[in-house]
Amino acid sequence: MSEMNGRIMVALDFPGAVEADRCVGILEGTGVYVKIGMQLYYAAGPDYVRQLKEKGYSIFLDLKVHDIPNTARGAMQSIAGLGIDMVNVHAAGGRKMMEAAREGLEKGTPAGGKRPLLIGVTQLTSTTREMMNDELGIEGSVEECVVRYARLVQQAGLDGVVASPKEVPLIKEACGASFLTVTPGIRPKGTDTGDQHRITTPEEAFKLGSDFIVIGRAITQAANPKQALHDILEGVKQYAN
Ligand SMILES: O=c1ccn([C@@H]2O[C@H](COP(=O)(O)O)[C@@H](O)[C@H]2O)c(=O)[nH]1
Repeated sequence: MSEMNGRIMVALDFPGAVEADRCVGILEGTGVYVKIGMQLYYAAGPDYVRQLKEKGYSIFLDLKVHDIPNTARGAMQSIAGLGIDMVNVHAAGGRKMMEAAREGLEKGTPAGGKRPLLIGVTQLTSTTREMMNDELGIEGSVEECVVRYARLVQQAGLDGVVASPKEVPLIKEACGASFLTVTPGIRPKGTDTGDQHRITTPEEAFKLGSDFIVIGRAITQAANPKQALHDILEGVKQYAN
């Protein structure tokens, strides 16, 4: 098994545990990370997270917390008790919210346990410059905004950011090589772009320096998900250290 497998996060975007379990069946023994987002978490809840943890999976709980500092702190304290490995907040919630989230995570981590990695979402990979400027009223390029948010995330003491792989070189330049980059918006050649805009292939993402890549539909909605996963794992092997 390549060490790269642990840097691939498969997004289990399913309506419930039964559907998710079918996919988990093909991940067994591959060493990939799993990502549980809002759709599955709101349907299957913390029990499903614990089940996957018991099966030995590393879990990124992608709930993108964005609230007042006190609520973000409490949410993270509860989440820490699930024993997950990574969780995130929206950087747009601001520095105080992110600091509170980190404090909550630290407080909720059982004594002697390891605090889950805390990651800040910069601009969603479905966002374009036009949307950002015209709808959200944020001026400048997406890259400028992503780097500004990444610096803020780092100042708040978080471990890294979610961004497009295209922005990884700029983030690493601004925040240093050890500041983590978790990158969705991954589309192997020939797969549908769907609602994503700032995309690369899995190979390009690692070439650009991504620490983790997040892949959902290119695997989960493929005609043959097992083969799709196999092809991706084979394609990125060359980036192992
Ligand atoms: O900016 C972001 C943040 C999170 N996501 C999540 O990643 C996966 C991507 O799924 P695909 O099917 O590969 O597009 C999905 O769960 C999103 O919620 C993101 O895409 N962009």
